[in-house]
Amino acid sequence: MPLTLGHIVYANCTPIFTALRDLGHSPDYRIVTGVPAQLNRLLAHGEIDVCPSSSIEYATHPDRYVILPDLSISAVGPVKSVMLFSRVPIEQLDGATIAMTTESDTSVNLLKIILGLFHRFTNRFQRTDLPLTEALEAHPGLLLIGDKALRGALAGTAPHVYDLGELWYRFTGLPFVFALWLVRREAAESQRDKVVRLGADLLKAKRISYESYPAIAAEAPERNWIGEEQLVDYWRTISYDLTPAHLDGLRLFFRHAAELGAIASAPEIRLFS
Ligand SMILES: C=C(O[C@@H]1C=C(C(=O)O)C=C[C@H]1O)C(=O)O
Repeated sequence: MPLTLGHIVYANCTPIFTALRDLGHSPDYRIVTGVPAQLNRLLAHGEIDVCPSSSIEYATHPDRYVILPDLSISAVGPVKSVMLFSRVPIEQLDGATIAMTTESDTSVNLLKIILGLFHRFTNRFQRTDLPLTEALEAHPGLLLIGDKALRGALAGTAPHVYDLGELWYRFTGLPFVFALWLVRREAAESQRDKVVRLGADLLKAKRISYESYPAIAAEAPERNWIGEEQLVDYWRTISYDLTPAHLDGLRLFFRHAAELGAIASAPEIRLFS
């Protein structure tokens, strides 16, 4: 039985999944695509085994998962694809109702931490699937992630645009871990050899992709709307590592999320080994 992998359908996942495919071990994996919030649900319900999942999903169900080491989707400063679009400067958003994408589980909590704890604002939040222009007619601010955030920033239609990776870094001086590679604990036990092999394949794929961004961009579908150079630039902005500094940032995020009541408590970080 092959392991079932979740594949986030965003440009940030293209390098590692392209390199993984090129390793030629595809028969070992069955791939299910979706946006992060959908894939988090599938993982929580045992319908997929491994997934680059919203980091908050680990803290929501820490007893269900282990984390593949040295892998993440993070930013050390700007991220370019987790963006607050606003009609007014951020300082004027106190008291406002802010719209947020339905695709995210982590970044919605990051936004609440930045506004509620760092700026000490009081806001209401409302999920929406409205496109950027319509959402900003109904609400003063909108959070988008992934390709929709990249496209929104490129379009340049919102008067004020804030990069949440950059804001987190400005307030904390730490990396922000948006996604962790989570393995269902049950799969980690019952299909241990395959998970070991996958972990090794992903580290190899990460190393290869770091050295091959221009070649990967030349065949990536996203080049049609963002351009090859900007795609490479975006990938170089993202950090796919999970260093001790990343783990410090992750622990601080979990502590703040617990402070806001988004999770019961900040869990211990358990890596697969
Ligand atoms: C950097 C990003 O990180 C993402 C943000 C996620 C979230 O907010 O839940 C989940 C997975 C990542 O793909 C992005 O989507 O642009």
